[in-house]
Amino acid sequence: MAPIVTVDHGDTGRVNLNQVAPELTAAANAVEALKAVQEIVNSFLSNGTLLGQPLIPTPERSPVPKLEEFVEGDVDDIAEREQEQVVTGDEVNLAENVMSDGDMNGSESATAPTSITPACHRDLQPPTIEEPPAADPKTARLRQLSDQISRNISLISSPDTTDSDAASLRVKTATAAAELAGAVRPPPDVVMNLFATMSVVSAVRLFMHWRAFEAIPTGPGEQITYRELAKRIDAEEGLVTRVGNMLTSSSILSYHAPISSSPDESESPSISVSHTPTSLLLLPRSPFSAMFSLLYTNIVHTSTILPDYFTHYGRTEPIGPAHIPTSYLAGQPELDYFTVLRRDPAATQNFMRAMAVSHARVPVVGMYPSARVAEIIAMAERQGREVVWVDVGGGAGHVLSLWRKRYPGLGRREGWCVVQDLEEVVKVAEGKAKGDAARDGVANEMGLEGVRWMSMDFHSEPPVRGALIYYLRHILRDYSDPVATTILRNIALAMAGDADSRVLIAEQLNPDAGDGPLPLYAAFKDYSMLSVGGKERSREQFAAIADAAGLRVSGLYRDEEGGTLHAIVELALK
Ligand SMILES: C[S@@+](CC[C@H](N)C(=O)[O-])C[C@H]1O[C@@H](n2cnc3c(N)ncnc32)[C@H](O)[C@@H]1O
Repeated sequence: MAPIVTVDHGDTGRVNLNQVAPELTAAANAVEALKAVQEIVNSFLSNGTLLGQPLIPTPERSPVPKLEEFVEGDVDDIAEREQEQVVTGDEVNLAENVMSDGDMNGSESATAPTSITPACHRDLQPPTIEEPPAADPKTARLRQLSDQISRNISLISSPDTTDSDAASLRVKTATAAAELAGAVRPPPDVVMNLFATMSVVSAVRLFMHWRAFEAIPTGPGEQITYRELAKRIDAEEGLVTRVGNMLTSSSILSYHAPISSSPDESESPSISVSHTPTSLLLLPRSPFSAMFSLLYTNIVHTSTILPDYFTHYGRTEPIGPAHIPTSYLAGQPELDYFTVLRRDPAATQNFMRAMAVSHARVPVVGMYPSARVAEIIAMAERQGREVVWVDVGGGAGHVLSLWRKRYPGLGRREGWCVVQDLEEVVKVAEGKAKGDAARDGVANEMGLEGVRWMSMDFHSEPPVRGALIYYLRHILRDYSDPVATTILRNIALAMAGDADSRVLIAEQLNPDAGDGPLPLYAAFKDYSMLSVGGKERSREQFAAIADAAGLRVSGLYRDEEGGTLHAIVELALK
């Protein structure tokens, strides 16, 4: 599939990853894929069946003929004629119907007469025009998804759609297409897809390890033959071609047909490949390549010890912080995730780079109502508060900076905003913020002037007392229920007796138990947290840990605009 987003490589010919706009390129590619899905779906809707039912009943196919209604021949004849239809492609492909039946063997639909009327029968009966029967819920859902995808694709390409609306529409379209593809894909294909996905992951891993992505030129229109690529990474051409095939077939790299390179044709022609917007995201400096390495360890590598881990500890959710799958994998089960990580400087650096992916893809401000923030600032002023907003586990203050830029009133008084984190993190962050401010005013650019930096360990002590907001972004998801409850209990201690004080938890919000299956992306995020002893939670699950910590859910603010599962869960004292 040709990339539909062009990348400006700049004068130096080096890729500027900031210009690659990760979500846009990925989403744009998804839209291309969706167009293909759309065609398949349209053809299913007009020709095919699902679960033995025609998706769009036509006068020719409905009503379903009874066996005894056939005027000529016996069942074998009919079966033979149906077979002929498959072979000749006569109007309806029965093989397709068998595959879409939800039955791995397809045995029932292969032998029993289906809703498809043989040609001989159609010839004898004039078509009757009937009202199409009401669609069953599954078919209705497919139509709804298909309509939604068509509508979104038109809107995305409309000149009236803003960039941010288009980005959000792409996310929604990709989610709908994934659900649709999951419902129409024949079961054997679903399983085959798993095999293919495993192989793609393995091939990406090899290309990253061999630094093969870096060896492919990134200039506009530039390609490289597998022969030349093999030379650059000191490998055999045949091997590189086979690994590369996984990447071109999955549209991660672009394929270019071989052309003879030597005039005397002494060398056989070699296939060429070039970068796509997706493969550019796998170059070493990209946060996505860092995230790939991180998840390769946490999901793929860890999966090799998971059976053993659960045999050893029992088949229960890891409690942590220690004795979690990743520390078990590292051979240091008595340590927690971050301690294991800190012992490996390269892995720590990789982790920090990877975090940029979640920062870029997850909304920060916008979900919590501006009127609420204005009310908090006014209340702080009225009540003469010394502390207003505490970012618990706030790292370098990068998230607080976004809030302060959107709501400058939060920085009206010195010390109103506090960042608390582990001592070593605070030292570096505070030093950097103050050093930058003294040197070139960068702290002003980040909007962090007047911020108080305080060290703490949220597992064992409360944050600073007296704040109106205790903000925890991407903290509780790192921990099991008992550990997360302890963190909240410590915060409740700091809020004691303060009816105006609130906790804001900014995280993924899974649908509640009765709301259907988790979207795949949300499920994967939760599953990936299992290896570090953490979890993503639903409203019910947040309410349960809040309750255990002496708090209650006082508000829920979803990412309506972006359409992601992210939300802010607001808690107050019970
Ligand atoms: C996943 S990061 C989230 C950072 C930030 N809130 C964000 O959304 O980008 C977790 C943060 O918690 C901090 N942290 C980890 N253990 C901690 C502890 N015991 N006490 C305080 N902070 C801790 C880490 O240093 C890190 O800054």
